[in-house]
Amino acid sequence: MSQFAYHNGVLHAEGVPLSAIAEQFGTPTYIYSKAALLGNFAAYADACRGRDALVCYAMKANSNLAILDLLARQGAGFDIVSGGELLRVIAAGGDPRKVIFSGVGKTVDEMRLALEHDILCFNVESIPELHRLNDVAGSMGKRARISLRVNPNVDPKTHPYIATGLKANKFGVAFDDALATYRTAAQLPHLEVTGIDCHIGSQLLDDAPLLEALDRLIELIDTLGKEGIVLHHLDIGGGIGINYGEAGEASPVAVADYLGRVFAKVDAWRAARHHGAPIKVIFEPGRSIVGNTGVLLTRVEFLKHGEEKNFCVVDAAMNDMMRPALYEAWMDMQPVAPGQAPAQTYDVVGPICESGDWLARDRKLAVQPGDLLAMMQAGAYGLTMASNYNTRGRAAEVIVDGDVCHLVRRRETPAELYALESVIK
Ligand SMILES: Cc1ncc(COP(=O)(O)O)c(C=O)c1O
Ligand SMILES: N[C@@H](CCCC[NH3+])C(=O)O
Repeated sequence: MSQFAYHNGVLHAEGVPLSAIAEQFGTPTYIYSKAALLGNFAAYADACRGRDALVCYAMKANSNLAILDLLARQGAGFDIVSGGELLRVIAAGGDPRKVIFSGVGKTVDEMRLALEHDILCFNVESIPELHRLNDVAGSMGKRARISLRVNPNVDPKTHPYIATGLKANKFGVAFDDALATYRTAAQLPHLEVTGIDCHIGSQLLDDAPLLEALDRLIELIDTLGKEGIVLHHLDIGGGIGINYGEAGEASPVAVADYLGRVFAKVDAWRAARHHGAPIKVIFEPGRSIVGNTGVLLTRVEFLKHGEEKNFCVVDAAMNDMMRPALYEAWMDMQPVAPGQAPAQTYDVVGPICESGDWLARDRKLAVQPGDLLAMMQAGAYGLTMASNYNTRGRAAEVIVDGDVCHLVRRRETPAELYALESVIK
């Protein structure tokens, strides 16, 4: 259930009016609902109850420490893609033994850090990476647990920039090369082959491509088993999408239904063919945990009437939320307190010096300067993809819990943005 709703004509996050948050913390500000976050995680946790399963939240979607802490306390593991993300997990009190490390370019230092903290598994994406990890683990007198990220060549039917499991994508080991790559891995003395992994793409509304990918992984696990390479976990990745509110948009599959179908497939397979060790199922959801838990609150600076278009210039910009600029993503824009101003069609744009700096296009809005707007469903891939372009400090972040609003990241000041730099004497 959405925790963002109008009461007495004002948009609220749980029990707090967004206008009060603007007053106290300024704009632009990301606002998250604790209840929505816990509800989304519970959908995964409930579907996994009684199963050998682990939900590793893909923290690239939103890595605020307070969010990581809340999820860690619910038992979440984490899918990371950098040493920095691992340090965040640790800072937030997460358990490194529930961390899996994805990504095509892990450095020696990142491998060392992850081995020092004894993470659950490295999702290895290439043969050179296998050798590097073997060397690093050997130099530390350790064995690294690994899975191979296999590219099942399944079309996820999503935006090309967020499809990851096709032959043309940089990710994973080609399905046809997987067997040979596993044989190589199994021979490396400082690696322990424990699993298999894939992630075919993001913002998938239908689970059919995910289930097709699962079939391909199962086929490979059987083949490997015949060679004596026994796997202990199967990681199906993330990818379940959310509704962004665009007209005609299809509904995403319900998490409980999707997980139910995954477990049914795994059970049927094990009953029919698999007699080896039990297999743990891992999920790496990002957007479906945080996407609808957050909004980006912004204030209208000016209304500008151009020759062809009307512009609503706000104080948030592409540096705060780059999904529209990067993917032409459609994000819903709602007035915080719908007023009496005449409705007009606007492009909602930021102050950055780029024509690509837009947040919404051709929206009918009844706004005037000083009004507040909320970009809805902005909890995933918002602040984590933000930049300091145009020397703009990153937005503040708050979490609402009932009637209480907690500041969980303060706004960056301009001086902080150049504090790392120096002039040449
Ligand atoms: C390896 C990996 N796992 C998990 C995710 C999370 O994806 P989503 O936010 O679509 O659930 C991503 C991002 O697409 C990813 O690259
Ligand atoms: N950043 C993307 C999702 C990519 C996920 C990373 N593999 C988005 O906002 O939709």
